[in-house]
Amino acid sequence: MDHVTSTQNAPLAFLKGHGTENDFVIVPDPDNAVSLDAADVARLCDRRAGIGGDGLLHVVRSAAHPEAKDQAGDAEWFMDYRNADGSVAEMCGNGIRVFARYLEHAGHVAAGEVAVATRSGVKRIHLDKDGSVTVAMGRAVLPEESATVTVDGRSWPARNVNMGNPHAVAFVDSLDHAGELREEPPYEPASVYPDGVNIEFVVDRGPRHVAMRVHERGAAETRSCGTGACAVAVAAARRDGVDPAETGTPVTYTVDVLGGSLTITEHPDGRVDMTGPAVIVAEGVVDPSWLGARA
Ligand SMILES: N[C@@H](CCC[C@H](N)C(=O)O)C(=O)O
Repeated sequence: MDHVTSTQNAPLAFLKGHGTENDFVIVPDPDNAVSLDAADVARLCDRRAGIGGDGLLHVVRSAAHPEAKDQAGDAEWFMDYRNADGSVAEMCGNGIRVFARYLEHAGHVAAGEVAVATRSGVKRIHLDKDGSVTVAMGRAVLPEESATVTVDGRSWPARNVNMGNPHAVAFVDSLDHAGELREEPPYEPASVYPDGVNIEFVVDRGPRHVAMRVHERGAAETRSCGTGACAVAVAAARRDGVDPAETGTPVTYTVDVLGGSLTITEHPDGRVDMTGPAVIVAEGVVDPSWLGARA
């Protein structure tokens, strides 16, 4: 893919937003006229030389995107999600709340119900008048095969949970045991996660209340991960001997992250709902000479 073609040398409009301090560069591009390659995304997400973000939300009409046009159903918009290193991800839980907030901010949708297409299917979102956003995240998949995660000589078994994207959930005694998380913690066998993994470290805070830190695939440590919080809540419920499919009763966990708190409910039919904030903080225009200056 050519970098930033089509609208080359035209100003690139962007916004900046976050959900529980998982922050994103938002690039509105309804007609899919802007081709952002991995290097462009990494440059825009660079916290020192660029705008800065844990990821980028490329906002495209589903009909205009080849990955969405035949499978978006009633979802008019497609979240083309990229990690800060430019890699593509299937889904982003905090990102989709911010994506929906952007659609409202731009006047594309009103508060209420919104459908957004993602690489992990169409997600239904409720923008509440109180400022919170609830996303029907779909069902968690818990593959049998799991990995062991190691940091600074300590190892933990990690629960394998797929929320559309892959997660390894390790219950630890202290969040400090996750170390600095500058590098991805090693895990084995690597074959469990052929496409890489997001790794969550979890401690208990109280009944159905946990706290986590995360090393995100493609972004290093972030201050929150929405899909990760869902994976953590489901893993914590199973660890606690709770399965809504057996009890017939929904179970709700509060998951504290470094940037706030998310509420996760698992229903008896396996559906997982996530509620949290989503904020637009700025908007502007990228200097075309800066974007075009890449070697
Ligand atoms: N921060 C996100 C997850 C973003 C994608 C992830 N890094 C991956 O590669 O799967 C979230 O809030 O879910």
